[in-house]
Amino acid sequence: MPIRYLTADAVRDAEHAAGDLLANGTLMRRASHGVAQVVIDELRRTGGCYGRQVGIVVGAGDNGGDALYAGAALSRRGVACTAVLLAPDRAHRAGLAAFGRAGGRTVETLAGGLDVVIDGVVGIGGHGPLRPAAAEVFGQLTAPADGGPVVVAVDIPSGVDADTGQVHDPAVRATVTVTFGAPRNAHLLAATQCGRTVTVDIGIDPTGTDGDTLSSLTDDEVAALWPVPAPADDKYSQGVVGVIAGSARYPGAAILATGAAVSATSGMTRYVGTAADDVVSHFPEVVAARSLADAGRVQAWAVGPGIGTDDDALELLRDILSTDLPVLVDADGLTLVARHPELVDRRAPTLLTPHAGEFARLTGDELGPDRLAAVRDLARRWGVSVLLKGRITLVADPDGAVLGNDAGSSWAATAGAGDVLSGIAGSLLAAGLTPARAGAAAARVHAHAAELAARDAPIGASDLLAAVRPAIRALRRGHPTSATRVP
Ligand SMILES: NC(=O)C1=CN([C@@H]2O[C@H](COP(=O)(O)OP(=O)(O)OC[C@H]3O[C@@H](n4cnc5c(N)ncnc54)[C@H](OP(=O)(O)O)[C@@H]3O)[C@@H](O)[C@H]2O)[C@@H](O)CC1
Ligand SMILES: [K+]
Repeated sequence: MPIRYLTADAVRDAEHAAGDLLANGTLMRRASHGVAQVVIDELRRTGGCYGRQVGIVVGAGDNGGDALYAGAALSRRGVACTAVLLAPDRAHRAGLAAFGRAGGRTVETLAGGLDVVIDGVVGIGGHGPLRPAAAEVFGQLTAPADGGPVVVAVDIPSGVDADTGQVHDPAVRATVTVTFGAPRNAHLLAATQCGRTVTVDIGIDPTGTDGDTLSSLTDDEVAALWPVPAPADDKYSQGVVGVIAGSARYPGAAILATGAAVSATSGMTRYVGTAADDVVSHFPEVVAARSLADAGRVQAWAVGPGIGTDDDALELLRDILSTDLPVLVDADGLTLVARHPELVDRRAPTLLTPHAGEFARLTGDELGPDRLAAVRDLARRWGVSVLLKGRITLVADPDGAVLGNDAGSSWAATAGAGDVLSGIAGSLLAAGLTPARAGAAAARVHAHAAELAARDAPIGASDLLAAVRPAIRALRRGHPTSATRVP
């Protein structure tokens, strides 16, 4: 099953459904136990619990209650816990009493020398940035990388919007975020602000929620989706992709996109364009033609990188989009679509793959902080699938379903990386994957390839291209992380 991310409303619905069946406070007890366990694990990794120092920042709601009960559990393990109450009159009463009974102390401000700080300021009830009192407490902390305390956020790092992932300023930056039942949208959309996310089972059933979904594929799911030749397959039956990219003057995009298509799946890759000679000299297996009339049949097209935006490019794009084949449109192709949106008024699957700037060109508006709503809205209005590039890639279908992918690093932020993504996703479309799955699976392999190529040093798109096949291999063998990260 894909990992499903929930909005705050969906979380509350699931919590109410479970809460009706459970004794008062059961969910909070389970949640706080999960938080305490994560803190204990952090302390044990660095020498044990007894005598260690944990600071807790407590807001006015149940998020603070979770933190206080976690503090009580930690105090019983011999951890010295101090809590700053941001709103003393509104702090969770029973949680505060339990904290005090277990030996926890309330203080005006956090002392230095803490091992862990627990962020219990706000969770799914939060809105806007950290207010001044909380901002002051967190502003005084030394960053973990400089020897400061590990920051464990309860549910959501405070100051991060649970639904949109917008990181307000100021907001807590967590080392670990402990959430309950199912991850919230923010855990994907603001993954870097959340640090490692741990989801604790508290006995709620988040699968009953309906409406627009945000999900991500697991590595195992991407591996299982990846097209590989079956015993009866030949070079045609696996899906032939046609790449239209680059030019004789600028062959780079042609080589990168076509090379990525060759690496991503078996079967056949065709190329159409004036860079045909360059492409074939790099990849002799590509069947290249200079014009569409001379190209053979394909099952999907990937068109756009480096094709220019003149009338010839427009005519070519028009011809491609008037077919009934799946088409991926990228880069210059998107600039043309922005000028002529009617081109994508078609029945066959269409996948647009803009970065933020191209997205703004398509919509006429700058991309705001709510990337999820923006990509969903464009997909819905235009009736196409839209892959919005970035550290967190989002692929929206016209029905509102969105698949996301956290690249885990930003090594792929390099010129030409988008051309590689086009080639991979285009070949997956030709193999019969839906646009959303093709986009999300391509983004995952692209991200793993970037990490594999980089190994902590900068890379160019050629390095990324060379790592596509090893990344697919590692994914299919079930160890993408150990294969792609430096020990
Ligand atoms: N429901 C359940 O079954 C379970 C819930 N659980 C836990 O409860 C959490 C939700 O609790 P919640 O609903 O009490 O809201 P919560 O996030 O604590 O904060 C709301 C308060 O904060 C305030 N506030 C808002 N923005 C702010 C800001 N920027 N900076 C500062 N303050 C701000 C706002 O006050 P006001 O705006 O009125 O001043 C309001 O009073 C959830 O995330 C999970 O941790 C778990 O125990 C599992 C079971
Ligand atoms: K929090």
